[in-house]
Amino acid sequence: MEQLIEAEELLRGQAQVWQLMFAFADSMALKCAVELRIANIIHSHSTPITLSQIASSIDSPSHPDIPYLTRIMRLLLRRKIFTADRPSDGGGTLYGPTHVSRWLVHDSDRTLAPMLLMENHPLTTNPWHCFSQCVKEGGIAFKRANGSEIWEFASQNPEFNSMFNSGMACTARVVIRAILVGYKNGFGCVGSLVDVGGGTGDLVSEIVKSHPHIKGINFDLPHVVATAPEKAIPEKTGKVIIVDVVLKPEGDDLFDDTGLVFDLLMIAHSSGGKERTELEWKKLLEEGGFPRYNIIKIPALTSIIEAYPQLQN
Ligand SMILES: C[S@@+](CC[C@H](N)C(=O)[O-])C[C@H]1O[C@@H](n2cnc3c(N)ncnc32)[C@H](O)[C@@H]1O
Repeated sequence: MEQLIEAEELLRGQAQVWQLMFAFADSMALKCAVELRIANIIHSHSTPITLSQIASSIDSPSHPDIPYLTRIMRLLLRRKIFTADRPSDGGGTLYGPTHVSRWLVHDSDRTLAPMLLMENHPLTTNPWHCFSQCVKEGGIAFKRANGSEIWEFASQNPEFNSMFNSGMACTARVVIRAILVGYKNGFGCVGSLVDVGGGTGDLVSEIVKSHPHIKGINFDLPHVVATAPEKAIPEKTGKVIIVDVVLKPEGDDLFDDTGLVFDLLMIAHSSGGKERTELEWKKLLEEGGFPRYNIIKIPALTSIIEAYPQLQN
């Protein structure tokens, strides 16, 4: 009996390794769907559509390869990205939208399509191949893979810069909704707001739109924005508002798993960046002269951390 259980467990272990080994295949199938704008095509119809309708709407110089498309759609159906209706009259499968595919529609307010294309680009996936070297010898994964650190690389590669900024801007637009819902009262006492590393400024501009009393400043590198004003926090009323992941390595909330992946993303792309547990945030804030903080959960991957400076006597 024990031997049978052991054999069963081993088989499960093997199946899990196969799944993990090819976890990237999900990303690549999604990337294909986003590049072909399949979610746009399906969402532009009021009822589910056939594969040939999808194929005929794909922007391609030649007729799309139907067997390839069928196989890619088959995996996406299994991952529940789209729905499939199989008509009883024996007609072809009809493909419909889901709440997942909504996030893959280009040019929509709620889209992760530009982020997906950015995170799956070889320039951003190559550094992930350098992790073992980084463990053994340290260093910056992005630099090992691409020759320079990410911000320098972006400043010299307009195409990468634009792809990166579009990815960031679409996530900022998603996060801002969660911030405006979950942090309604947090901006009342804020007179001016500086978004440090604010990318193309989408976040601060949305906050200012819904809180017109705030003077908003977007602070980023010259190739991302043209101005770089100074940051100052009034001692009594000022606060730093951090929108970032608070890691819960054992947590089972909706985004806890992705939080850990984001920490590895920091190894892959940043130069020393990391995601932090609450304890690590506390330590960092204390060292930076912000001994008081609140963590506010919002409906997003990130939380809001309000940090207050040490009051001088
Ligand atoms: C991960 S992106 C985040 C963008 C934006 N906050 C968002 O969430 O969409 C980090 C940003 O920090 C900017 N950045 C990096 N180093 C910086 C520096 N020394 N001064 C100002 N901005 C910097 C980058 O150009 C980039 O736009």
